[in-house]
Amino acid sequence: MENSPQQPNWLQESPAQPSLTHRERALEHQDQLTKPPGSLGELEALAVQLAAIQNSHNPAAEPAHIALFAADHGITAEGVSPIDPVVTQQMMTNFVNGGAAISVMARELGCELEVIDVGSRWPGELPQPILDRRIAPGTANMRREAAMSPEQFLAALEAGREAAERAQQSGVKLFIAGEMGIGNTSAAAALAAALLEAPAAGLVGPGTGLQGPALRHKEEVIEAALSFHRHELGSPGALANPWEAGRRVGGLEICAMAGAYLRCAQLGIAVLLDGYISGSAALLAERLAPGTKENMLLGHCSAEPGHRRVVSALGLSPILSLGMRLGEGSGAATALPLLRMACAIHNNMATFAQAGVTQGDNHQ
Ligand SMILES: Cc1cc2ncn([C@H]3O[C@H](COP(=O)(O)O)[C@@H](O)[C@H]3O)c2cc1C
Ligand SMILES: O=C(O)c1cccnc1
Repeated sequence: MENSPQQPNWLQESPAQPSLTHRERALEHQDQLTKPPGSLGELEALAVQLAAIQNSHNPAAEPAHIALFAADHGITAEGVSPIDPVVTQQMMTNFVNGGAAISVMARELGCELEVIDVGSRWPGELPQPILDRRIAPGTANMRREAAMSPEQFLAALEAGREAAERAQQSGVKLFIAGEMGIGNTSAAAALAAALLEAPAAGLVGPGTGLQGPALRHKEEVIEAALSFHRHELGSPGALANPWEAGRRVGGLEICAMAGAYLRCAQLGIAVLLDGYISGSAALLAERLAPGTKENMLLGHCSAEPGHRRVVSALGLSPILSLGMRLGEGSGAATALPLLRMACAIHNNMATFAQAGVTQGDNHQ
């Protein structure tokens, strides 16, 4: 980073790698359970993957924790979202009052939902129980300047680290990050385009619902923002550097999510990814600390078209594909019951020996 502040030590720690031993043992265990081998398909694979990530014989998707990061985006000044940015603040209230989709889902799942403001334009004191980690009243307009200073970028990563550590302290086994921020599909697309060195066209989508000329305008704004930063850096490739991409075209909540993903990977807490914004944050985390992706499962495939590109760059396949495009962590939360089911099966089914059932390959 230009005029970089000192990177804190935690950012230099490597992500923990899934245990090969536990993967092998979990695979062997699955084949001892009273079912034809492989007959529970992806449910088997999910339990095995969690066992490896958690370094455990007993994979667990509970307790799960949802940390929802909120922030505003300077790029909304360019007309990239059909929604008034004040909705970011209004939705924060809705989250804590229990009326938003993710609030209902969290209740249904019996999961804690923590709402963390890392940079909304809320004037004055925040209502309880929103956590106040405000770094700036929204990012700067990335079309004209860097979205964040280097210090703000590090502070956003730090807010994510804190959330991951709070989760660890309360014994969380599975971490979901949600987001709220009008304009954040633009930041997610710009960040993905910068990191993947790809044109904005395939990565910009409708977000909350742009179509036709308005969607083309969004694409042009993001392409112009990318050119501006590449030009400022003096080389087209320099924007693929995650330290530059994150702060120049990212969002405060997106960088906080990346910090949380990174810290979860270091701590061995499994991460369940959500949609496009989450995917873009995951790509940033992976580029900041290669290997972070090994700790991730993907809850769903968003209807936002760029999501597929981002998750295929991470080598992840979705548990669900329901045409959802909300964010907030809603796609991850929807996939959570299946992960719970996968773990319950792995941990509680009888083996052939326990149940006195003849194993297929013993038959002559
Ligand atoms: C009422 C409402 C609730 C939401 N919850 C999540 N989003 C989602 O839409 C926003 C991104 O879309 P864009 O880039 O087009 O502004 C983000 O806040 C995202 O979390 C919402 C959007 C709205 C309008
Ligand atoms: O995929 C997502 O996370 C998404 C898509 C559109 C709007 N907000 C979020």
